[in-house]
Amino acid sequence: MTQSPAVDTAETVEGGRVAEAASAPLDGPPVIRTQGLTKRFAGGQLAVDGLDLTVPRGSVFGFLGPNGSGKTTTIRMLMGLIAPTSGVATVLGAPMPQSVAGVLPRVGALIEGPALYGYLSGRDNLIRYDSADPTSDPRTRKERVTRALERVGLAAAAGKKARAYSLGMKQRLGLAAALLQPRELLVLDEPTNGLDPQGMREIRALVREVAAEGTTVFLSSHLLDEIEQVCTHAAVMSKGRLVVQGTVGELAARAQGRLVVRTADTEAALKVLTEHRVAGLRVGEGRVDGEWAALDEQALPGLCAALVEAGVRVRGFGIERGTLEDAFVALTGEGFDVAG
Ligand SMILES: Nc1ncnc2c1ncn2[C@@H]1O[C@H](COP(=O)(O)OP(=O)(O)OP(=O)(O)O)[C@@H](O)[C@H]1O
Repeated sequence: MTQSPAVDTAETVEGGRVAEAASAPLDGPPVIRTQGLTKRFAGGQLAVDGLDLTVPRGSVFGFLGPNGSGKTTTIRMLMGLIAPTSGVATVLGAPMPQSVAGVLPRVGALIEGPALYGYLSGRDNLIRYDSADPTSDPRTRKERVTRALERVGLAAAAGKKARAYSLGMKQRLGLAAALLQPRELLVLDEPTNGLDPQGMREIRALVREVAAEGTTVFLSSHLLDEIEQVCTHAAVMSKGRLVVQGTVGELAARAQGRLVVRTADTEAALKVLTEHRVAGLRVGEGRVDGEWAALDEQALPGLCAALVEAGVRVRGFGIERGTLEDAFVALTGEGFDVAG
C-alpha cells in the first residue's frame, strides 16, 4: 500500500527504530512518557520490548493491540504494580514505580477488573473504597458515591450485593470507583469488557464526558472500532512492540480507501481498470478493487462509463473507506485477532 503524505506526521517504528514525530501534541508536557520500557518475566517471556510511548495531556489515548500484545503489562508498569526490567516510565511528570505514593492519588484506574467485596452492596463497596483513600474528603463522600453510581448507570442497583452483579455491572462499579474524585488521568484496561452493545455505548459516552472535563484518558482495547469512536490518539502494539502511534486521524489515513467494483465480470473489469492505470488491483469473489488515492475523483464517472461500455455488468461502484483495521494489517502484515 502506498502512503499518503498525511501519515508522515505519525510516529512510526520500523526495524525497532523510532522516527520522531511532529504528532499534534496537546498542551504541556506529556501525561505519560516511556522510553525503552521493557518487561521480561521470570519465565523468559518478553512481554514489552523497548516501548517509547508519549501520551499528550488532554488526549483520549487508545492503547490498541491483540490479546497478549503487552497492553496490561505496560499498564501495570505505568501504575507501579510491577517494575520494568529496563527503561523508564514517567506518569504525571514523575518516574514510576519510585513515585507511586505521589502519583496514584492523581490517577483513577480500572485494571484487570475491579477488586470488589461480594458481600457488600455496590454503594458500600464505593464507600469502603473511598474511605481507604487518604486524599478523599469524608464530608462529601456520600454525594460523591451517589454521583459516581449515577454516572455509570448503577443508581438503581446500588443496594444490591456486588456478588449478584453481572460482569458488566462489576466493570461499571470499578469505573465508578475510578470516578469518585476528579483525576488528572484515568487509566482503563479494557473498560468495555463484558458489556453489551448498549453498555459499551454508555461507557464510551462517559469517557468522552470525562475527557471533556479535562481529564486525560488512557484506555486499552482490542477493539479497533472502539478506538476509532472515542479516541483522539492511539498507539498500536503487536507482540510487545510499538507498531505506530499518532492521532487517530493520522493512523486511519494509513488505511486508504479502495475503489471497489462489484460485478460478475471480474476479468473484463480488471482489464478496463488496468487500462485506466488503477494500481494495486485485486480480484475477489464478485469484485475487483484497487488503490484509489492516486486517482482523481473527477475521473470516477468516466471510469464507470468505460466499464459499462466494455460490457461489464456493474452491480456496484464506489470507494470503500479504509479502517484502522486495514491500517493495522498494512503496518504489521498480520490479521488483527479480535478474539477474546
Ligand atoms: N506474570 C506473567 N508471567 C509470565 N508471562 C506473562 C505474565 N503476564 C503476562 N505474561 C505474558 O506476557 C505477554 C503479554 O501479556 P499482556 O497481558 O500484557 O497482554 P495484553 O495485550 O494485555 O493481552 P490481554 O488483552 O489478553 O490481557 C503474554 O504473552 C502473556 O502471556
